[in-house]
Amino acid sequence: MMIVVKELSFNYKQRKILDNITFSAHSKNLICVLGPNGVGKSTLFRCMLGLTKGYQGEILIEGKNIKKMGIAELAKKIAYIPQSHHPTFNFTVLNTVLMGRTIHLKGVSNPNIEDEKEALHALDMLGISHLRNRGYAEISGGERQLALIARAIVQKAKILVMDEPTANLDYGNQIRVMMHVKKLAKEGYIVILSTHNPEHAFLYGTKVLMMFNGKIIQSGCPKEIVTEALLEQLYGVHVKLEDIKTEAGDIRVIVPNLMNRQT
Ligand SMILES: Nc1ncnc2c1ncn2[C@@H]1O[C@H](COP(=O)(O)OP(=O)(O)OP(=O)(O)O)[C@@H](O)[C@H]1O
Repeated sequence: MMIVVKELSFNYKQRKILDNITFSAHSKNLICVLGPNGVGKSTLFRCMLGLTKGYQGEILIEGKNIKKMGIAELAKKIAYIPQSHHPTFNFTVLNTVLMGRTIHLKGVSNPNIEDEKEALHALDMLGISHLRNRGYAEISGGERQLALIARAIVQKAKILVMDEPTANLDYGNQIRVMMHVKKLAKEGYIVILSTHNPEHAFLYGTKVLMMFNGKIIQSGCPKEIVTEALLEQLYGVHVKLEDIKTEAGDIRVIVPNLMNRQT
């Protein structure tokens, strides 16, 4: 599986939002998209998901332009995982996950036993099968995020796009969700996510895209690309990068300079 974004530019009215974005992602890549508020991360994702169409450039999945794909064909290749939100309807967790099967159903038929098996398997993969009969509105934000990931898994898309998957989650759930996401990438998915925590790139990313003023100003291996100077350029604060020795190897952390007036 491979997705290529080629010379993508997009304007809202006269305002340039995305400016000549080019990158590619392969199976097992976990790409962290970093950049300050309003830089165009969600707009980039909307283009990749076929929701925003008036862009210049091309988005190719396995060599095929997504503009030539129907909704169901595209949804079988790329899935969007929103931030966990408080839902309007209190469907069970299992039924929420089954909604990911919609594009695979024939006509107006209901999900069958095979669809249910897929959904239970996805819940199991994410360690939340015990929640299957609970109301989706009655589980925690972290559990909801995992259920939304399960919904994308049963959609059978191998490219997962996540807009700030850890926003609204407590510290423990942030780590739990990200560990599951990392595992999915290891299993062969392409995961492309935006995050406001640049440490996520060091902890979980195989690749980082750093966006500024609608452009990708740097991309590549997080430890090689994410520098103190670039973080200062993106976020306007002074930070220090430190390597900490752990049993899992050296982990790079970001320490803000609290003596700095900008911080
Ligand atoms: N429907 C719209 N009409 C006009 N401008 C828009 C619209 N949606 C977004 N924008 C503008 O496009 C720019 C990029 O927005 P986008 O949501 O892609 O940024 P982002 O990087 O995802 O931001 P954040 O990190 O705050 O979520 C912003 O300046 C925003 O105001």
